Amino acid sequence: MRVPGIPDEEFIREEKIPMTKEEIRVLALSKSRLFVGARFLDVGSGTGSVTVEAALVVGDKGKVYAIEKEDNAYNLTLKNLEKFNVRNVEVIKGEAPEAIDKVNDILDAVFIGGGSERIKEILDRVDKRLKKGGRVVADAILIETAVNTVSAMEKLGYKTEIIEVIVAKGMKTSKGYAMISRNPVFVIYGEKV
Ligand SMILES: C[S@@+](CC[C@H](N)C(=O)[O-])C[C@H]1O[C@@H](n2cnc3c(N)ncnc32)[C@H](O)[C@@H]1O
Repeated sequence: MRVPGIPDEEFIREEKIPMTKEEIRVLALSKSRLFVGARFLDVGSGTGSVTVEAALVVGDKGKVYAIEKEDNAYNLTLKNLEKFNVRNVEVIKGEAPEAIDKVNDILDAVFIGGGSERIKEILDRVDKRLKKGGRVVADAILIETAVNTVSAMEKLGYKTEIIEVIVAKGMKTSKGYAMISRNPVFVIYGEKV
């Protein structure tokens, strides 16, 4: 098992495909309560950074499903899986919530990094595959997305929490480290009770 925290620079990236940043991945995957052997779904895999980190945590006895609707992001996810030599992942090309029906498994945890416009439908569909005690973690930039996500989780009866994460990363200058702020991100998590 490898604990999450691969530096962003180690992933193959494309300018137009946004990535869930390292510190948010660490937090989101920790709040997912992943374990060796777990079944995990990443909705909106983008670069594949969350998918790769989750796959390394769950190991060969576990399984990760990744759903991505855009061709270029789907291909980038595949490239990063190849780069990190990750084999326990099934990448599904399609749009959530419909593509979630292609996941033929019972899940321990889900990360939602894309699909905010249809978050309620996505959560309803995820709920059908999530184990009791399983967790859903979502990140959001917009206040509206965060509110919609937390209220949809509450409607499902989940035990829910929301945090806002503000990270500043040190940049080395000739005089010392200057802290450069990153955009604040909401992280919402819910546990199926
Ligand atoms: C913010 S990026 C996710 C970043 C990703 N977690 C990473 O670390 O690279 C959102 C991604 O979700 C995808 N997406 C958005 N809505 C989606 C949907 N309904 N179904 C599947 N993918 C979706 C987008 O194409 C985009 O690649």
